[in-house]
Amino acid sequence: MAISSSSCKLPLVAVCQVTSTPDKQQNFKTCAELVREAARLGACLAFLPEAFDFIARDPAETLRLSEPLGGRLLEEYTRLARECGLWLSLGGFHERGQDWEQTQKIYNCHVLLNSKGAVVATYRKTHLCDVEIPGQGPMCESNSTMPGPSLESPVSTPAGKVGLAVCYDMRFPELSLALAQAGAEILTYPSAFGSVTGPAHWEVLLRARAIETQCYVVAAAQCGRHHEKRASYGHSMVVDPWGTVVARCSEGPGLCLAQIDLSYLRQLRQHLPVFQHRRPDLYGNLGHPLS
Ligand SMILES: O=C(O)CNC(=O)[C@H](CS)NC(=O)CCC(=O)C(=O)O
Repeated sequence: MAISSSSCKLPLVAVCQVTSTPDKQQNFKTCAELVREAARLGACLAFLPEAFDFIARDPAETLRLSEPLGGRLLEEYTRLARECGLWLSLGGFHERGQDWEQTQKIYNCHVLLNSKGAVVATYRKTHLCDVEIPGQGPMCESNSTMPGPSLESPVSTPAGKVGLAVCYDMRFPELSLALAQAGAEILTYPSAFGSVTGPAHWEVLLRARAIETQCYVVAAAQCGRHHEKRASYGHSMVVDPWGTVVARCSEGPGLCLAQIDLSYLRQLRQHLPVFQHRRPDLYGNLGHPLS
């Protein structure tokens, strides 16, 4: 592979694609192998999909398998990040929050760990996927999950400023706009996308979010069959701020890598200054300040 001298210095990110099952230990093993491979290949930040911890058969099992942020599974990931010396986007952890005792419901929590394994940010999915798509089986995330209360300010990482979201959130451009206006350079949508909406919407939505925010978009996805009742679309990818798909995973579990070029991003934003052309006088400031 030819790498020019200037691109050698660009940070490399890894996008991991897995098929989670209800077996948490096995899922951890699979994810850990991919993260170690990402580190060997020189990535500074690895992205895992929504439900990297497990995909259960029903809401009761989801609740039973869930853990608090201070639980054993996150401890294992802390050690993994430290051992590999890279940052980890854990794209959707089934989290027993502070209010677990009262609500008996969880949060779909995107956790960002630094290379020392410390939790630097959490974002709890704000748009829950309660939909009935013919041919896909009903999804009612709110059976087990509470919506998060707020957006999270973009976080500085070795690859750029990362704005956190989860899966179904990608259908709400207001959120991506808010994160971009708050300084995001990389938007990330860890996902477990359905097999009917996937072929129709997945790539279009991700590329649209990249083009309109002029951010890199990183989407780590679940793929394949999780159990008798559920399968996911896969097609993990990285899109650059021009809308080009610069990396994609193949069909099964695995990873793909992309360089993040922030000087390209800045140049593009200068050439095509859409953020300066917005007309909040006509439609309001849709990207509300985060806090
Ligand atoms: O269930 C879990 O354990 C983890 N959560 C998910 O898989 C969520 C809720 S069911 N999936 C989605 O949001 C798919 C969205 C989608 O497919 C679309 O927007 O078309």
